[in-house]
Amino acid sequence: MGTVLKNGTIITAADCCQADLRLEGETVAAIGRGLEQAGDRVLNVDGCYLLPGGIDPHTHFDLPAGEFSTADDFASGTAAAVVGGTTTIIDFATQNKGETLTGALADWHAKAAAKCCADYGFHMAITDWHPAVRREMADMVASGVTSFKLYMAYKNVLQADDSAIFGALKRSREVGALVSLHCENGDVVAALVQEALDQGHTAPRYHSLSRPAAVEREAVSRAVALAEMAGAALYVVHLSTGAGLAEVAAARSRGVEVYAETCPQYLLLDDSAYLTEDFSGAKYVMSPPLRKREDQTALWNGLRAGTLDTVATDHCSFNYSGQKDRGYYDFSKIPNGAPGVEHRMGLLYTYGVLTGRISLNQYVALTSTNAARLFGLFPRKGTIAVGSDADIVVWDPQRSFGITAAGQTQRVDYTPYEGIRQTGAARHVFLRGRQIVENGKLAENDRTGQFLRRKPFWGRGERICSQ
Ligand SMILES: NC(=O)NCCC(=O)O
Ligand SMILES: [Zn+2]
Ligand SMILES: [Zn+2]
Repeated sequence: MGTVLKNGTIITAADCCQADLRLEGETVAAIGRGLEQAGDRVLNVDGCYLLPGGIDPHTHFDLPAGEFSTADDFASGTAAAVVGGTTTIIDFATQNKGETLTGALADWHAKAAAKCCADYGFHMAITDWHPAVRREMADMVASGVTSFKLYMAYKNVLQADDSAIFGALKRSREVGALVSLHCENGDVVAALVQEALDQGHTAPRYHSLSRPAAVEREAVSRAVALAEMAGAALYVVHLSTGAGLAEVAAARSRGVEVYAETCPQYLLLDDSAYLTEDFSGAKYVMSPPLRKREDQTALWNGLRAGTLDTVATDHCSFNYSGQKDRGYYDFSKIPNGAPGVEHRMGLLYTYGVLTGRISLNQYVALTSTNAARLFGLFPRKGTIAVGSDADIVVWDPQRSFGITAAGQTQRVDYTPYEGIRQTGAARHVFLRGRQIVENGKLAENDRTGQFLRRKPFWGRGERICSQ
């Protein structure tokens, strides 16, 4: 017994075709016409697109931040993801200082097990580099964790120095992994934060002012140079500036294997959000901060040109009340991050596809296929093909609504996109053949998301073809 999705338009990164889909068990069984078999459930999806389930390769669920953790855990975060059309997330397991990578991975498995509505994988964030960690990188890859992240920012907390980054990049080549970097010069940020506080500046806008665009540009340039010297590939997370993007483009033209991600907040919101008299700018305190309109234009151009490979969210939610307000008297104590996993697919569709900035095929590439290729999930995930996981989003291009905190599934008391209109939304969502969203509503208590052991990354041989 299977499910036939009839009369939809299938969109992949490469194609667009009108055909039916038959899902059987956990995979796509057939694509074509006249696919029904006795006992099949037939769903008419006339007027809808059939998209491969979205992949958000950058979330932080259940992330500890001092005396509390992020507002969303794996249960609420993945519920929000699937409602928005994202069926796979890759979260950051994070090593504490003095901890092994194996220990950190076990912690993150415990946080996620039996709670997830979406399938999930982990990157491993290295915060304490030493020879044993170098050895353990191979164990991570053997456990299906085939990507690592190091932070060039968050001095004295998460920040890695250049020798650690260089060491991890070199090791990534040996073990078959991709290293991603948070590119901000943490030393300069720390100095500028201190300078602001010394002058008595405590408001949220000083978060943004202490992280000028050059902080990102310098770090991207250094990251690229380190990757070049290590002979390794590199993935730049949450790129926010035109200047940073220019560094990526220049590196690529020199032949460096560098990939880059941006997020909806950097495409759609700008630093005027910090200019409020009240404390509400804290809702947008994230690192890197929101930028200028010119940066948005550059990033959209980068998406269209293929210089940017993925659109992730960096979903890292803190309630405005009770969490963000810990920094009411000192912007440097505002927990960094913002929610977004629920709205990524809708925002990129509305402001990317419907405005003509990117094609439907590019939309699929940026929200699903490229992440699947880079992070060892393709072709199981990231496309619609016979034998691929039946992670299918029935996308209704007509549904339109204003995004509100009150109407969201994310378990956080605000959204940075309050009042912004979304046109196009997930009507039905299938995860490995099971319907988990029906008419926009989450199937209650369906927590069948599985851990994904991802394939190693060997670089250019598997290079994505951006559209
Ligand atoms: N982005 C942010 O402000 N918080 C989450 C951690 C990170 O990715 O830097
Ligand atoms: Zn980061
Ligand atoms: Zn992040």
